[in-house]
Amino acid sequence: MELIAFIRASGRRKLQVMFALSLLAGVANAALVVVITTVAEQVARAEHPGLIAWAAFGVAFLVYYLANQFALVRATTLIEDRLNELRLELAEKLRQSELLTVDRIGRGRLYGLIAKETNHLSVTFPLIMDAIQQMVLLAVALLYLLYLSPLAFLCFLLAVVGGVYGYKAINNRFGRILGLVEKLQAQMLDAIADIIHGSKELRLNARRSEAVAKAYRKRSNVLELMLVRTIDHWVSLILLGSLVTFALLGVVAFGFPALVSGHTIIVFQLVPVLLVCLGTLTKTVAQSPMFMRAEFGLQSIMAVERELDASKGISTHEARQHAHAFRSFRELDFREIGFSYPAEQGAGYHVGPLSLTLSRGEVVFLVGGNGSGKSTALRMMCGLYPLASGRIDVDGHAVEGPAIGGYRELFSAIFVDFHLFDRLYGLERVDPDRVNALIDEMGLAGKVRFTDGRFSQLHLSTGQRKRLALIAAVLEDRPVYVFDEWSAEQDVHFREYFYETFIPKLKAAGKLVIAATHDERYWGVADRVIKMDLGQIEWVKDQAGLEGQ
Ligand SMILES: Nc1ncnc2c1ncn2[C@@H]1O[C@H](COP(=O)(O)OP(=O)(O)OP(=O)(O)O)[C@@H](O)[C@H]1O
Repeated sequence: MELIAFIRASGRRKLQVMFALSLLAGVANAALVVVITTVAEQVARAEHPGLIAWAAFGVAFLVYYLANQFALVRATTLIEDRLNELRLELAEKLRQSELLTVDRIGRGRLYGLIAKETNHLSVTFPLIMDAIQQMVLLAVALLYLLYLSPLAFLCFLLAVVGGVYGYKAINNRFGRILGLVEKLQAQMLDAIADIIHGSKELRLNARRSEAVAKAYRKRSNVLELMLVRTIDHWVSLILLGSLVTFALLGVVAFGFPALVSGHTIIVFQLVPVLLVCLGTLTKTVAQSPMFMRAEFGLQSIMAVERELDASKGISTHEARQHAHAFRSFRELDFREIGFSYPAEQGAGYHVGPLSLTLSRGEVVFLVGGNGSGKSTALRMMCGLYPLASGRIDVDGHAVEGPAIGGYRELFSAIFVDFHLFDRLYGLERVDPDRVNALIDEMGLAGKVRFTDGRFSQLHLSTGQRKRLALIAAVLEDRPVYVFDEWSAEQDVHFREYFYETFIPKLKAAGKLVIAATHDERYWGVADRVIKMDLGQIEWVKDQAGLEGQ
């Protein structure tokens, strides 16, 4: 069981202390039951409980209270600690995994597992600790029951065997439903993302909005159905517990005094002890769906963790180590590089083989129709996609294995689906005056300021956000700049600034610039223009004219 393995990883010593406290609480709880039932029997015989009984009750209660409190507080601390480790571990693996792995797992599933399932685990663990205490209490109460009446003990065991059969039958259906619930919840998160991210599109088009709502409702209703079935399972378990409890109590209360000799007075002790035994069992059984869900959630988290492990990327440490070797490169040689998107249905899209040699201080434009493979080619060139064929050479040396991590450090890129951070992460020592001067240069003076290590706001137009991304790229000061249709949302002034001032400045500083563009007007800025079609290079033109087809 993943749950047990997960808890065990907390460390032996801590667990021993926690279990010792739980055992103590369980034993004290059982002692309370013994004291109370003994007193009940005395009262039935018209005797009064003595000072010892009072003292035993007080001490047992104090021990129970303190041990329980310490055990639960410790359990919560321990588990929150483990869950925090798990969250950090997952975020770390996610950060270091390859781009395609994250796409494959899906954002909805990742959010669901990291946020929701870890939260569910956090709620469930104290219940598990409680269940352990209940089991200790049950063990002691059973011994006491055996001592009071072996026949009642036997009846209890028979009732439990019946209960186990019922429990198994109910649970068999449940495992499958849990799998479905997890999948449906991930789909729900994707559907709600459509409503949140597509808010403009939905407000402009009532029919579309209704259709999206219909799709969302459908998923939500199916999820509801499944959740109700999980509740159904829970209710069935509670009712099974009640059935077993009342059947057994009925037999003991009605049958024992009349049919079994010497059981007239002892019934006053048997009934409460049986109530305790059955109470602990039914409580644990009623909570078991929570444990199953926690187990299932943990299994899903571990499965994703294994998937991330299997596609383990390159650590930042390795990347930094390898980066030095490339820093002063002169030439990047892409030798018949190719990449295929995994086929969802039918054949996946293939880009390549592409062969190109690019040098420092060069400006290269990738042009071509929509879907011709420009963005994919840029990602391949940056080393973000694993090559299906070919290789990348830097100054005649092949980039292999973890060296690709160092190679990626050559690039500063603004992709079409870029993400803008509100801080200049990794550039903590940057001079704020320099950042603000760049903000002014980008025409954002009245809009954004860089203070206390962060941009004052990011609620800007797409073109303005792209200008902020450009500032971050400038500050990174990498040898290769990659722009994927950066100018698409810029006004005439900034488009001109980008092509006629910014790119020539980069060139003059010895940077290699690779840009995907649809701006035919500015092709003259590039040293070479490469036309792509259907994932292949159709032609290359340099300043002198046609170079190859
Ligand atoms: N994540 C993806 N999964 C599967 N296929 C993809 C994915 N992204 C792109 N493709 C496929 O790759 C092809 C090339 O896409 P790419 O984004 O490289 O084109 P592009 O030339 O940059 O287009 P545009 O000018 O529209 O930005 C697309 O036609 C699409 O079929």
